[in-house]
Amino acid sequence: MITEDNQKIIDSLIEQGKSFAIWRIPGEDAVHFRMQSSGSPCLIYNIEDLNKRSGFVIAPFRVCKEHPIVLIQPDCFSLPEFTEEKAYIRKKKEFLPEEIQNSSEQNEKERYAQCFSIFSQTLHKGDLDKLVLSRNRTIDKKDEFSPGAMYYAAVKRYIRSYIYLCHTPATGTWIGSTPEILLAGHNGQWQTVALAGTQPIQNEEIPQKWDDKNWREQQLVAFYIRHQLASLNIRPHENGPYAIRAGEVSHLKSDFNFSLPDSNKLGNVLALLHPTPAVCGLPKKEAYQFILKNEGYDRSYYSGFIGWLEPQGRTDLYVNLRCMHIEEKALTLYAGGGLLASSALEDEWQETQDKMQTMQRLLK
Ligand SMILES: C=C(O[C@@H]1C=C(C(=O)O)C=C[C@H]1O)C(=O)O
Repeated sequence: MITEDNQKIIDSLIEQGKSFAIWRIPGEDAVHFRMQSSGSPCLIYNIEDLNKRSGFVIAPFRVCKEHPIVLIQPDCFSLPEFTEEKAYIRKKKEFLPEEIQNSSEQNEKERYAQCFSIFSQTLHKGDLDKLVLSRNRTIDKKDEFSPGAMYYAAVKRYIRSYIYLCHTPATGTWIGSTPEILLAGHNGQWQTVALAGTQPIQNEEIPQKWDDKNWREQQLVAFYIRHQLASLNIRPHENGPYAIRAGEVSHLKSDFNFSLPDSNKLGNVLALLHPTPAVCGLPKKEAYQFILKNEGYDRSYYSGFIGWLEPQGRTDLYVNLRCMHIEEKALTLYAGGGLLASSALEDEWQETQDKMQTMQRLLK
């Protein structure tokens, strides 16, 4: 089936409020599609309750009443056929006027600088080793915007990242291009990664020199993963760190491979890993509370995790980064970066700009 028809089908499924996900795994050509056409997706309020569950998971940074973990339990495994009749729904629907708070870059930067200063003070006091500061940006959605077209543009452009688009009534529509595995595996062999440290791609090359701040940021994530896995008596095989490309930025990455004695407890493993210091900080609990109190906005499903969960089959769960929330009239982009006491405001601001471009450049 040609991509253009698929784009229209995806757009029309969103218009119809269906619960579905479409995704592409890095390095693979196959596009996976799953839809739940009967009943509603399951809402879950504890990560551990994902034990023994299968389906497409959309988990927020902070699980709460407004942002539950949503599990799509599919009964449809391929994209429905395109019909003009379905596409027509899009034109017929009337939209209610809605106030969109488009923030100017100047305002965004001022807000970011205020948070940066609060985060930095805490890091300088030595209360915390690392904190991830993030922000969002809301822009107008043009009438001709097609989520389906954007999904295929991301698939084409970002071959090394996990590309997804999902919609449920509980989460709305999300799209993203993330380089970061949270937990993946099959046949008893599992993988997670420590991904941190960021530099722009330079003349199409992955940078070879990384400063101490970037190394340390990544080492803190690797330390945390080793520690969390050790608490489950897991001694992983570790490979890295090495530099990788993700769109127009690059990161330092270590792979952790391990076997799991009981794949019926993936919820417990996920609760132990999420949120890693790649999106939160160290020590974990203190950093998490600090972010909730001081970041000044709701991360919603950004920096949560998304993907296919199947304990007895194949699981591919990714950290929800370089993502965008699609609403009736507005698009909201998200990006963040790890701060240490040595971080500089301008560098960190620019890093969030570069990461946000992953999705934003596809809008042009
Ligand atoms: C937080 C984000 O990315 C994470 C933070 C990184 C960093 O601080 O250098 C690098 C990769 C990701 O683990 C994001 O993309 O929003």
